[in-house]
Amino acid sequence: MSSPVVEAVDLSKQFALPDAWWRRALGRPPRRALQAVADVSFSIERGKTFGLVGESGSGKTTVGRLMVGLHAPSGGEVRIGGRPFAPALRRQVQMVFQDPYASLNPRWTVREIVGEPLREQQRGMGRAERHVRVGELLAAVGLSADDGARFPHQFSGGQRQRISIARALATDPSFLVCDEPTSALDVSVQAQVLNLMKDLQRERGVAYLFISHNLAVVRHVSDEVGVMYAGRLVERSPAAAIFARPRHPYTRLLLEAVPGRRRDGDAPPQGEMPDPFDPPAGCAFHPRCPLANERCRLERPRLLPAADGVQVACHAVAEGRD
Ligand SMILES: Nc1ncnc2c1ncn2[C@@H]1O[C@H](COP(=O)(O)OP(=O)(O)OP(=O)(O)O)[C@@H](O)[C@H]1O
Repeated sequence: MSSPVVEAVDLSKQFALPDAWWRRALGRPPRRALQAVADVSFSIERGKTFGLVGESGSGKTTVGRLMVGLHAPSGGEVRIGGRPFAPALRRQVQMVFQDPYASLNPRWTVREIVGEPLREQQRGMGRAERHVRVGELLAAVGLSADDGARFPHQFSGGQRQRISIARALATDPSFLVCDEPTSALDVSVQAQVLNLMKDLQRERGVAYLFISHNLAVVRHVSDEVGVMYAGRLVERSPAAAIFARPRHPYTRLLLEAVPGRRRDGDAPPQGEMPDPFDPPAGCAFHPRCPLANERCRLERPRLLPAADGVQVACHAVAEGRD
């Protein structure tokens, strides 16, 4: 078995907002820090995709930002190629963001945008060599060399996301975080961009962390899936297994919300994510869970191996009463 390109080891992130912010927002001083991510672990091998799903606010983006060094972890660590993350490894990890409008500088040409990571992170590279490389990158994402002289507003949403992908690949990274990369695009364009990303992965062996609230998209691209709830992984599973047989009650709830999956008579998803400043004791999902009992209200379940390479954090599953 090959060793992982990237690992998250017990990653945690707390955000403490300054007192002044709290007084303005709430008219009172802070309670405690917000736990955005807690004890998240996974690893991704070369050419593989780990899909991260969960509702808004579950901590997906924070995990993505931790993985590329945009946040410093409060606990745990990120390892790249077996080594702790350090600035020297920066060019090996890149990120593609959801909104290709906001993430591209409107005053720069496409050539400048795609070449910028090379200017920043490969300082030894000359101008001519950089131009050649940018031309190759544009071709790789299905754009022409002439497009290099144009500006972002001259492109459609899908083309802009191609530009973002070319920029992310400029330094030949081994790991790419893709945070809802197709969510802002028309449905007709989403599949094209996803297929492009899969082709590029196959050619280059890049490992992807693919973040999305859209399970249909995650299913299409992922080898393994992690489901987040209130900052924690509640299920980790090979992609096929999680869709065939979701184990955690929250995963089942998410799947029932996918159009076409809901059976007649199934109740629509109910309830809300807990207040991140004041999460429930025990299992954070217990207030919404049809299987919750006294133990679930008191004791937080750990992520434990179940059958078929699946890991689940659920007392009901562990006790066989699911
Ligand atoms: N820079 C920050 N400062 C303070 N709190 C933050 C910060 N970034 C995220 N949070 C909080 O951390 C929690 C997790 O947010 P995060 O954006 O990671 O969730 P998400 O699952 O990616 O949601 P979405 O799909 O809406 O982006 C939320 O409660 C959010 O308000």
